[in-house]
Amino acid sequence: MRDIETIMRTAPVIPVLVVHDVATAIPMAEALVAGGLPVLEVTLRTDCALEVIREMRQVDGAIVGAGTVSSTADLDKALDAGSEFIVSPGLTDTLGQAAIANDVPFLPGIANAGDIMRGMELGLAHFKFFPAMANGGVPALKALTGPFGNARFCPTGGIKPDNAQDWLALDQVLCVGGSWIVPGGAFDASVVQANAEAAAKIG
Ligand SMILES: O=C(O)C(=O)C[C@H](O)[C@H](O)COP(=O)(O)O
Repeated sequence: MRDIETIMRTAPVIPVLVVHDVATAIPMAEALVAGGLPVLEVTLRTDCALEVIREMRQVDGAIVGAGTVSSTADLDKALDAGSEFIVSPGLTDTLGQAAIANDVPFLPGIANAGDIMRGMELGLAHFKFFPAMANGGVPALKALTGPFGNARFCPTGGIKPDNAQDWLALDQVLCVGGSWIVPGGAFDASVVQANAEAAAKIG
């Protein structure tokens, strides 16, 4: 199994996916992998998300994780569906301990110094800075990296093609997450692949 640092270093952008139609899962994953973004975060925001994870796992080259994992019940379901990594919007001791006990790469959301300290107490060093823009943007994360030089981050929330580079310029930022790669509305594989190709070149 890959560790979370390896997953974060695979591509500059992790597409955050909200998939409403299982039929689009395989062509969406294929378009993203072909575009150079193989690490896929499938949010548990839709009823079919677990089925989407199962489908996407069949795509060669895809590294498929679950996002919006906010309880141990979510974690169990996500692992059962074959998730290769877990992303949560925030960090609780209970969820952190369960992810560690399951030995699954885990990227919990943090928003402040106390969150990072709680994560470090659990032995974690890789975090999603969420919601990145609303939380103060690049200056806020830059300020947090001072006291926590060993922590590594994936900022997510409000990141777009025109500001992704600013985040990736920080040494402690290994990748960013964003939903812009797969726009809402009807799925169009050529649009998704073109967005992925552009995003894969950032950084
Ligand atoms: O669902 C989750 O688990 C989340 O944590 C939220 C997502 O990461 C953000 O909604 C992505 O942000 P945007 O790129 O601004 O759309």
